[in-house]
Order: sequence, then structure tokens, then C-alpha cells
Amino acid sequence: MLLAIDCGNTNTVFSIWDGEKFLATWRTATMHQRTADQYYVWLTTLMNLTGVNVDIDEVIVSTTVPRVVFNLRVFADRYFGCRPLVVGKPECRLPVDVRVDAGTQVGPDRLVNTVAGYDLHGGDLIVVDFGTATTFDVVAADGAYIGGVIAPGVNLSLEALHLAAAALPHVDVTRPEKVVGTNTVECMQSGVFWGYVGLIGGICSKIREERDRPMKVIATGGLAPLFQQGDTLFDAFEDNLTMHGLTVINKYNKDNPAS
Ligand SMILES: Nc1ncnc2c1ncn2[C@@H]1O[C@H](COP(=O)(O)OP(=O)(O)OP(=O)(O)O)[C@@H](O)[C@H]1O
Ligand SMILES: CC(C)(CO)[C@@H](O)C(=O)NCCC(=O)O
Ligand SMILES: [K+]
Repeated sequence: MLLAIDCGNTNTVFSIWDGEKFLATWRTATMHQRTADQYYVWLTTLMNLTGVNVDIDEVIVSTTVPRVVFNLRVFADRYFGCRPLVVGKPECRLPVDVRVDAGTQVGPDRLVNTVAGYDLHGGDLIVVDFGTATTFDVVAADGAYIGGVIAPGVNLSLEALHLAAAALPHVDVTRPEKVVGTNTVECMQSGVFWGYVGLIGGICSKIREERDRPMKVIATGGLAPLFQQGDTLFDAFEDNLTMHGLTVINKYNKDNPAS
């Protein structure tokens, strides 16, 4: 059984994949100090609580936080007797080309998202992920990763306003009915929500213009459904895109062992 771990700057998600479907998914805040033993206690508690009694013998990790890798390696080795595949490390091969400037360390989550997007929807794709950052990643016709866009995350933008301006409160993102707010909270929500609608639409049309071809837009991440409502920003929404990509990459590495 495969344990797939997607560690972002804010949250870390663990999913168990039986080769055909995910049996369970659990989320915890990312903390680089968390030890192998802490991961194990947390995971086995949840497995027991939900009656998921399976043997894990493979682990794959994508992390945007390099410091968690050491403890996750110890976790896989100590408790599951395996060496984890870590996306972005030389021993983890990708089923697609990566065509970016030499020396660029593309975020593993972005690579995994494009592998998943290509697997599900084919090439000529823009993958938008609403995480800590909002990323746009471009997949060529042949599935290659050819670059993208990094914008501040939606929650990060709201938090930055609150932190930088003494009179601006902490607010949660929502979809305001009107653009013109009549109180501080509405004004902030409008700026972020409608600002993002414009940003997403604008960046996708600029990418299409630059590529000079139709491109399908796939959205993922916690806030994607909020932006999906009513607006024609995305062609498809994928709930579990990063996890799906991890299973594709794991299978590719098993089917194509290093010679
Ligand atoms: N309507 C909503 N309003 C505010 N936050 C939301 C809403 N729906 C989902 N979320 C948030 O989305 C987040 C899940 O998003 P996702 O896993 O894509 O990114 P993340 O964990 O925040 O970032 P990263 O992957 O970079 O760590 C959760 O933290 C959840 O609180
Ligand atoms: C952009 C984020 C933070 C999005 O999670 C991550 O993919 C990352 O840390 N990337 C490294 C830089 C890059 O992707 O070019
Ligand atoms: K994410």
C-alpha cells in the first residue's frame, strides 16, 4: 500500500492509495520540527480510529519545505522499512520533460500538479493551485512542464493587509455580492475576491495569447471552488490533483526502474 505525502508551506496531507483508489486522507499543519515518531503516532491513531488497517510498504513525498525531508525519510525507514521517493530528488524520475532555466528548482508541488493534469486532461493545459501561493503552471502539448506564474495566495494577501495596516482587521475570504463595499470588511473582501477573479482571468488569457493556442484551465486547492462559482474561469476543477500526481509518479518509477 502506498502512503503519499504532500507537504505544503501551510498544510501537510497524507493519503493512502490502494492502487485504484484513496482509502483515506488526513491533513495536519506543516511543522518542520515534527519528528518521525510524531508522524507515526498521529498517523496510526487516525488509521485505528477510522479502521484503515493496511500495511504501508511504499512512501512518496512532495514537499515545498525542504527541512521536512529528513524526518519523513526516517519515518518511512523506521516504520515502513522503505526508502521514500522524494519528488525533485535525482532518484525520482518524472514521466514528463521539465523545460525551465538551468539551475531552477521548480517547486515539486507544481511539477506533480502538471503531471496529474496531463494524465487526466492531456496537454496544452494551465494548472491553477490555490495554496499558500497561487500558482499557474503550463503544460505543453507533449506534457512537458514549461514554466508558469507565482502569485501571492488568497489568504496570504488578506493576512498581509491585516499585518501591514493598523486599522484593517483579520478577515476570511468570501465571495461578496457587490464590488463596492460599504464597510471595511466588505471592502477588503471585495479587493481580494474580485482582484483574484481579475488576476486569474487576466493571467490565463495572457498565457493563451503568449502560447498562441487554446489552453484548458484546471483548478485545484482549497479555495478553487470559491472562485469556480458562477465565473467561467476554469474548465475543470480537480479536488485531489496533487495526490493523483503522486500516484502517477510513483507508478512511473516502479514501471521504469533505474537501469
Ligand atoms: N471557503 C474557504 N475560505 C477560507 N479558506 C478555505 C475555504 N475553503 C477551503 N479553505 C482553506 O483551503 C485550505 C486548503 O487548501 P490547500 O490544501 O490547497 O492549500 P494550503 O494547505 O492552504 O496550502 P499549502 O498546500 O501551500 O500548504 C485549507 O487550509 C482551508 O482552510
Ligand atoms: C511556489 C510554491 C511556494 C507553491 O507551493 C512552491 O512551489 C515553491 O516553493 N516553489 C519553488 C520555486 C519555484 O517553483 O520556482
Ligand atoms: K497544496
